[in-house]
Amino acid sequence: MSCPQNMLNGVAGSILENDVVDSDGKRRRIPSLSLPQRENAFLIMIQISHSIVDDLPMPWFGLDIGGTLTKLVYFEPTDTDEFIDPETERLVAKTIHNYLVSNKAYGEAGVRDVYLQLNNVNINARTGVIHFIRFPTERMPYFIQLVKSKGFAQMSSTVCATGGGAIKYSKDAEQELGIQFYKADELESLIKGIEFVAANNPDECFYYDNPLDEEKCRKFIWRWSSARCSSTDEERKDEHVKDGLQYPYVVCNIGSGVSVLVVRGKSQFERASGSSIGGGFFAGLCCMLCKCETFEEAIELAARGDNKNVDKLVRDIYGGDYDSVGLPGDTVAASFGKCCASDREKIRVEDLARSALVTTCNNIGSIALNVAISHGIDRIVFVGNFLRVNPIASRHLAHAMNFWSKGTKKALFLSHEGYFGAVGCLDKLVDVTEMRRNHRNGNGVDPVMHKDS
Ligand SMILES: Nc1ncnc2c1ncn2[C@@H]1O[C@H](COP(=O)(O)OP(=O)(O)OP(=O)(O)O)[C@@H](O)[C@H]1O
Ligand SMILES: CC(C)(CO)[C@@H](O)C(=O)NCCC(=O)O
Repeated sequence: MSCPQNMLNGVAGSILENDVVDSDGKRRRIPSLSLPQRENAFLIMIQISHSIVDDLPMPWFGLDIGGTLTKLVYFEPTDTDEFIDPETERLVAKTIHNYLVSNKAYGEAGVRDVYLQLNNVNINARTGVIHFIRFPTERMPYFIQLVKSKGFAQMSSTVCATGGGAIKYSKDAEQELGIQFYKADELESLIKGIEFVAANNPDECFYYDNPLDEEKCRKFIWRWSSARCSSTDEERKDEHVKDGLQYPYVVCNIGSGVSVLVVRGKSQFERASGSSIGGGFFAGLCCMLCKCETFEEAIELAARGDNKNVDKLVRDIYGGDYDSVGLPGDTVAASFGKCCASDREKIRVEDLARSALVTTCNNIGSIALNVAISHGIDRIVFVGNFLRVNPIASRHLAHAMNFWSKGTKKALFLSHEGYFGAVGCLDKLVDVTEMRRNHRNGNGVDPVMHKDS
């Protein structure tokens, strides 16, 4: 929040004199004051805090309700001030802290990805920590009951929501919890989230060198904001670091399904392609063919398998490379092509899982590369929870981009994988604050009454 100027109306002079709110909207603790000054400042701060609460009640949540997984991000303010923040807000923050932040698992299937926690970030003029939590979307009814039973719904809070489920479940949230979502578009949130996290976490982005070589494969940080790799940080430390991200880039989001986007500038993107052969396809095949119960189990199985026992390769057909069209012998010619062979009994479930993984990656890689080539873009950023605990897929995609583009296209990966939509929809907070401010000034609509915007 740039400091809500209208919040300062009437008390602005005193606030600036007392250094309570910076001119750019940053909140600061007041230096020690004499007693009368303190009383004066206290009254002013009560007014400010009420204005802030009135603008956008804490706590702030971002919810991305996807086809398979629901991602929940919780922004926990760390700049709380007993003089500025109302006691109710501090109590709510404490209650949430005691439940969400002190635990790593919730119910049967909720998990907090502690290692992804982002500290010291600024959102809407507040400083705090972003916590990352996920659970299967099929548990949504249970989640709603949990929120109800813990009394979280009664705590006046602001929930920004995106993903198909933000539409699908909005009635349930309203009827069961009395909560209305501030809805945001999933792809717009995805890009906003990527740019926010990449700008706040210098180590967010990485790529692989020699991705398929077990001995030589190395992961390098890609300093996105300065378009350089971490290994050159030292020698280039005196160079001017450019602000923001380097455009254009392609985003390939591998969730249940796949969306491929071309991003040309801030808030300037288009969905160029997509595919139903994504994370849901891989997980579904492994469930049916290999009787896997979980995604993690499917990945572990695939790690021990060999797709060459399942897929028909170019060399199975040609006896070697198909030189005249540039197809190496180890290219998959027909996915699952050996499953009809008379000796198919020797195929193991591990091999089937590996083939499902390779088939999924090949199809996604081909679509993403086509988009990059047809739009003349060199960097392709792969995100989505299909890449969770799945370095085989990332390395396979990295190799495919490099090999099929003859080294001209680079695959990049982001460590917050599937959480960008949930982070990006928090951007709605800024819009809502603005709308509320306008409403209070007598212009525009009340966002509480128009949460579907
Ligand atoms: N713990 C998990 N449980 C289920 N699937 C998982 C898990 N971890 C990773 N995955 C993979 O991630 C995919 C879902 O990814 P993601 O959360 O990015 O998409 P989504 O938002 O659910 O789907 P969409 O965007 O298509 O609506 C699953 O299809 C599966 O391949
Ligand atoms: C439908 C969405 C956008 C939902 O996130 C995603 O699952 C997807 O992009 N699926 C692929 C649809 C297509 O074939 O283009």
